[in-house]
Amino acid sequence: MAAFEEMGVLPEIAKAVDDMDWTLPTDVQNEAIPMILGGGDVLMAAETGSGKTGAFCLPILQTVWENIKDIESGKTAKVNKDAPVRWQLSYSDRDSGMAVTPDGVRCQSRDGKAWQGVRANKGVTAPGKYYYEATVADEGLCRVGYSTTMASLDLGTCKNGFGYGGTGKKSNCKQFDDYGGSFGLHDVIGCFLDFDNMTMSFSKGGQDLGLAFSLRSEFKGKAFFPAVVLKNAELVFNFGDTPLKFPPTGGFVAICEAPSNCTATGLTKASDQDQVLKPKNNAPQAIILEPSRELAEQTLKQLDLFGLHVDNPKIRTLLVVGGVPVKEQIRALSAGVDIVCGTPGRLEELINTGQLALQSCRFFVLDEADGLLKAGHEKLINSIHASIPKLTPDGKRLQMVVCSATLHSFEVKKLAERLMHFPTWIDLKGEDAVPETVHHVVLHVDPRDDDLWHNLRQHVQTDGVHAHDNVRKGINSPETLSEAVKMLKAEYCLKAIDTHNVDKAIIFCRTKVDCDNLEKYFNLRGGGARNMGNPYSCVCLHGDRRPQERKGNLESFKNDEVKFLICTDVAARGLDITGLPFAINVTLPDEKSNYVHRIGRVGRAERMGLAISLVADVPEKVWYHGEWCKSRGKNCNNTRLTSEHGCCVWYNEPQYLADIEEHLGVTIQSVGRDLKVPLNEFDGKVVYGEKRGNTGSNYQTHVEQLAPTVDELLALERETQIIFIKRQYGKIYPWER
Ligand SMILES: Nc1ncnc2c1ncn2[C@@H]1O[C@H](COP(=O)(O)OP(=O)(O)OP(=O)(O)O)[C@@H](O)[C@H]1O
Repeated sequence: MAAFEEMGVLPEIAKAVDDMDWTLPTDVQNEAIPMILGGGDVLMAAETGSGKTGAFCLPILQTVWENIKDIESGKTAKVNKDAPVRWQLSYSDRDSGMAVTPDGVRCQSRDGKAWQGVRANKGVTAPGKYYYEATVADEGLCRVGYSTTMASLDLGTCKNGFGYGGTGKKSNCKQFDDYGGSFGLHDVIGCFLDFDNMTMSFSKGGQDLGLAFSLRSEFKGKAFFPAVVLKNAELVFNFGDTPLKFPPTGGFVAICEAPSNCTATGLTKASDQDQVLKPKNNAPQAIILEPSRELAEQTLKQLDLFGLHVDNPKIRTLLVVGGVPVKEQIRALSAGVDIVCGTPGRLEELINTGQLALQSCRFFVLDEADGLLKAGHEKLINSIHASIPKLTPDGKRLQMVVCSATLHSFEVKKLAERLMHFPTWIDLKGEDAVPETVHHVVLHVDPRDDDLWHNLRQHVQTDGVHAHDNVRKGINSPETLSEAVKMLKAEYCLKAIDTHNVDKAIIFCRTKVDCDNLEKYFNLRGGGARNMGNPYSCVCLHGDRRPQERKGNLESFKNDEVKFLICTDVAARGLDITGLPFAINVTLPDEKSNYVHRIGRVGRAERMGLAISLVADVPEKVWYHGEWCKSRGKNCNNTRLTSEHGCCVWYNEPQYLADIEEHLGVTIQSVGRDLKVPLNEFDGKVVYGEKRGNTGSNYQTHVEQLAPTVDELLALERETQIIFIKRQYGKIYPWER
């Protein structure tokens, strides 16, 4: 049996994996796939290129497919529509963050901030005395009692709701008064409604707690429904269908025994359960949130590849990203979608307009989670999470998967604590790390040492921050040196390409304008963009390029139609370009985790890669357009410093380098201007872009290294045999003496 099948992966998916030539799962897949298939929440903190995408796509695809099959085959509980409607919690009359199990007697909310409420599907009217029980199944905050259908689901906060809370307070109309003492895990709360005396009272563990509320005359003839509101808690109800723990006395009967003329129907219909079990067309079972369009496309492609042989039904996936007409996405949603993979903006739009429903979602994935948080999407993540029921209609818990090569931030840990359910960390290194397959070096750029920039016949167009400065050789002012750094970096970039015969590389610049300028310069030096033999053929990928252009550019780079992809950090994370051998950082990222992601575009799937970072030894003045910049950088020419209400800062690259080194706990090897990567460091036997091979010369040193250990083992074996012979035959041989 193939390795993936041994982990419980469907044969159809294992076949697709086989088609991709994946013979063995990677370490992170080995751990994550069974865990996700088993229903767990997972935080994956493995290195770049270690196969995290497959580690979550594969089990999610499988679970979603199995769930659809279960519904189709009737394995998941179905409602008999002709049966009398029994007492249970409502699927309709509840807050979206409140989950109700298929049997309708257990409810749960994992929202730790907002109260989430639910009412029963039926209520009672006068006359009579009624009783039901609620048992606390998981610690948290709760209030339980009765309300009319006019009441807020936040029980006890309006005039129509009456509750008794775990903190020992009764409440109606937001009036909280001491009552009955606190209660918690495993406590059974009895809820009494007496229409004869128009009163409500409660018991705890069978002990009557006395009168809680006298109902005002306005409630005469009104129907009251069992109701509860929770904050990160779980309760189980017994309306009397099963034996009550503390059967009531004094004329009270279990509420399910109320005669039909005293029974009111709530907002639940008998068909509700059916509707919820079978996801609505626009209610996907999984939502995968990605930080960039390209990454969302890539993940979706991976899902579709895994699903190639999965039929009856085919899993319907949808890409939800901006920059393309929303109509098509809406059409696809109404036709039916099982898994959605998208970026924050468009997802939010579709959720807010009700085009995308969250009620059937059972997987919520945050890929590149730290990147999503840094980009300011925490509010959206929280609101999507709050809107997804935490228990699916068939009783399965919402599963969250959070992953990145750089997950070790305080913000991620806080998010996990808040949103995830006892998550398992799959953290093979325990810290942000660079894979062994990535060789990364620094080339220092110092215009004081290298006067190449003095006499350049052609040079890169710089970003214009020194347009109003007096910069010229001979004046070693900070501005002149900064301008020189910009020129030198473009030259060093070309030199790195020539020295290492680079025929494919991803090149990171700090700004969009830097990308555009470098693209122009590459084409200038390479004989023009249309020159078929251009040794520096390139395309750009950054936020100012139209979505179609971005897509086309990435494709032409992947398909080897051009050699270089010049991009901002929009391409730093996740992009998977098979066998990419080289990466160049024209400028270090100011966000240190992005260094790991940028250089992680090479050295993936066990292939070797080299990343060269150009680091200026002198300060470089650069653009920094904050919120204060009205045009957000477009045609901005405010070259004053931010401290003077401008849009520029002095970039201190040695400091950024020190921060990155401290973060990774390594000193990054420096190379000289000849750009030769030291052989002793990387043993000179790797071919960048290729898998590490065995080397004959190494074999010889290997034998030499092992020889003393082999001798020692030989001596030990000899000794053991002698002891054995002595014991066996009691003889002493000459060689022993
Ligand atoms: N089991 C496997 N066997 C062979 N190749 C694999 C396996 N799993 C993944 N890969 C390949 O490894 C490459 C990297 O995988 P993936 O993009 O999932 O990495 P990642 O961990 O998400 O990286 P990043 O942190 O950069 O996003 C891909 O080309 C993928 O096809």
